[in-house]
Amino acid sequence: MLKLRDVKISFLSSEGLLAPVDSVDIDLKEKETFTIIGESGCGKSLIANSILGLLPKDAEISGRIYLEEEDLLSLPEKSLKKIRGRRVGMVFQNPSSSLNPVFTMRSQLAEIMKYSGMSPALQNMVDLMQKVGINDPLHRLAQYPHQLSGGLKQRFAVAFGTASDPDILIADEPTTGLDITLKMQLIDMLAQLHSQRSILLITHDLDVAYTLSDKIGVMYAGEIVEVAPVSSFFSKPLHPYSRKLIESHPLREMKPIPGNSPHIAERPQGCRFSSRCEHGDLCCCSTHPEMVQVDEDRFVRCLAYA
Ligand SMILES: Nc1ncnc2c1ncn2[C@@H]1O[C@H](COP(=O)(O)OP(=O)(O)OP(=O)(O)O)[C@@H](O)[C@H]1O
Ligand code: NI
Repeated sequence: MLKLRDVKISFLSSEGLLAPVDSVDIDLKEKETFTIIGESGCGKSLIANSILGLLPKDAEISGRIYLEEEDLLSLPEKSLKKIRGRRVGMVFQNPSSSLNPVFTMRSQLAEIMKYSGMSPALQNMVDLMQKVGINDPLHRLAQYPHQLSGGLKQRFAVAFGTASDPDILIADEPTTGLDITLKMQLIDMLAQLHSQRSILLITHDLDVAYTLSDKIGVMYAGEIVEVAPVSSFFSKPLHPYSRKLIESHPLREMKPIPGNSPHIAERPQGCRFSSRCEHGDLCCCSTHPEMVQVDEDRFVRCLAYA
């Protein structure tokens, strides 16, 4: 349904051309939830934003992003606009920054519905509010963003992303900043959406990933290092980084991963995780591992499996 092939995103900086996202391949199938997990700064949001052509202006992108047979990277802005919201919806990482402070929620939602080719009739809005669990919709629609709690803003963000009933939803950290009750409610809501459409979910919350995903893609320093179905991933993670990520969970050993991920300008020539990996040998520092298939639907980028 949605296929990313060899996607590379780079920026020109004083240190030269830096690529926070490097040769990323992702396959999102119909009615499947594919979740990207990984530390802050590994490139998750850049990937999410690249799909709908919403990268910063100074970003360069190469590779191919197929929606069905169409390569979105080769489409003019006019055609992308038709896809945005209608076929692919987006829930942005920071709802406050994507809401306009001077308009009521109703006028912002109306704008999005019109843009997506839907009638902004009040009843349609109220139905949508119900789907995302916003109580007292007439009151909430009349409010401005600053009058809403974080949880409500997050719900509105999901309402905006799903207003036109898109086939694909991209949700970037939809549960960040929510308390545990709201987080559980949002997870329930996403789980309901999940049965009807494909979701590309981005989170660094392993509980969210475990609950909602069909497949997990682990990112480290701009690369996907493991792809696996959710159950086999959590029962038997293959990449040393995945194992450490799971061990760092509070309900497991709560062991933080020692060290930091390498700065973009100082990535090692070999495996990018080599400096933090206790299993690495000399080869790991000099040979960059390719993604290898180790089982029908399991892929890992580690020389131990090459
Ligand atoms: N406009 C930009 N100019 C230059 N570099 C950028 C720009 N935007 C992002 N980057 C670089 O890309 C890296 C990845 O950013 P991205 O927002 O995709 O990370 P992330 O994985 O979503 O992190 P988080 O979990 O904190 O949201 C950042 O560490 C930053 O160095
Ligand atoms: Ni992000």
